[in-house]
Amino acid sequence: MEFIKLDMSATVPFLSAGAVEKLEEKALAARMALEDGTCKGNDFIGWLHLPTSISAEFIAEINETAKVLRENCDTIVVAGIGGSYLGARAVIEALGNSFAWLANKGENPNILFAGNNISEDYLAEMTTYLKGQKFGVINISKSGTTTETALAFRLLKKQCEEQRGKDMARKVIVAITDAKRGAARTTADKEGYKSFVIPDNVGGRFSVLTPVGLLPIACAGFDIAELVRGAQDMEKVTAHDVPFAENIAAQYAAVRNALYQSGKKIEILANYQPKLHSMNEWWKQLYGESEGKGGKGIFPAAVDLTTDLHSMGQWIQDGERTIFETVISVENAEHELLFPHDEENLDGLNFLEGKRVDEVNKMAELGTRLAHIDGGVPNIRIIMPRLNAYYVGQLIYFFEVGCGISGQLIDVNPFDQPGVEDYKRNMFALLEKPGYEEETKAIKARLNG
Ligand SMILES: O=P(O)(O)OC[C@H]1O[C@](O)(CO)[C@@H](O)[C@@H]1O
Repeated sequence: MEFIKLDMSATVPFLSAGAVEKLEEKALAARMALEDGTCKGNDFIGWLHLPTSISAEFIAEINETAKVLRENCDTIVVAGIGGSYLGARAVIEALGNSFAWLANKGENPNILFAGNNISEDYLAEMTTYLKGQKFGVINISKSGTTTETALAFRLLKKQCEEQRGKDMARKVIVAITDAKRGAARTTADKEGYKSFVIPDNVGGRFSVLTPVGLLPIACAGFDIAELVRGAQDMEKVTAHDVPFAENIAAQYAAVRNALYQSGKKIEILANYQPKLHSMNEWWKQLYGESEGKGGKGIFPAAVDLTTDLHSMGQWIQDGERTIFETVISVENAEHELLFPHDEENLDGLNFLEGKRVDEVNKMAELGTRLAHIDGGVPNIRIIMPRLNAYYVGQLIYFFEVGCGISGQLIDVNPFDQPGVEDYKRNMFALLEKPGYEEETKAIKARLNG
């Protein structure tokens, strides 16, 4: 069994002696507080033992539901926002063929995402596209009341029923929501949709290994048992009784906090595989919503490399020295493509002839790492043997535990998100939602000076 590895050696020159060691005890205590449920936000730590609690029967039930959707749909729209879509998107893109949506030969349905914005153009273009499609919908919302998702679902439900008939719509609409509360639950029960429950004690951004992520991933044709197996194995090697020297989640939490305390306020997650773009987005929510509160928190930023070396590279190399970089480094490519010979050699690249493209990518990665270190950017490497379901499962769980520990080191409750309510309050007041009369009056007065 191989594991993803953590290389923190290129943070050492940037930290005072013993800075990480000083946090070792605290990181292990934070890991223990997750275990014994004494941490802040302890009513939301159901994700901690989630992987090892997933049974073969549960995976079979998800695969069975996915089969119904796959057999009856050429397109599946996943309606959800934040933790109710980012994890599924991250895994589907990481494991998929970058051009599957263009070359689709009908083996797998196309997976589209909605309910993550309120753009009229986006929704109009999507509903127009869906007119020709045998589509189904997975409606995902823990609260069951999120405006973006509810709005998209109302449109999609109506279109699906009109296009495919009520009976078929009932077959190809699935709800993933709270067991009892919220409009998504009420609708699912009333219409008789197949539904899955998001456990009360698992917050949205930690929910990718619940049906929230597993069902869309299975619908896309990927092996969720392997994904879960990877997470289960990572659960074991990041457990509360694993010593610091072997516990990469505790190490990651400690080193990023040591860097934060030394003035590095921004963490840039970088990848050298465009397929990991949405993994960056998932990670940004995980760490941003968990740690950014009370005037504190490492700002999670992300880049795709080498792409963004030609846009953000200058800043990273030479801008304000308040950043550190965490690179997801994939050791082995899934395909083999050799650099071809060119008789004329007009581009002068014959010196690369016969080399694998991945070797060139690796040299770009190493060269960039050294340049950034020379430029004053501490570097953490997360090394994945390959980009497959098993290691993606490991990566997800590694980041989740790292986050649960790290938030405690920053001394915030990593499992709430009170700040996201403020925009909603203003939006509802501006839209004159019933029940918001006072807020509407106040916001209008404010806008009218
Ligand atoms: O699943 P829900 O309840 O629709 O919430 C979606 C997202 O919105 C938030 O609650 C923030 O408003 C996130 O924490 C969550 O992932």
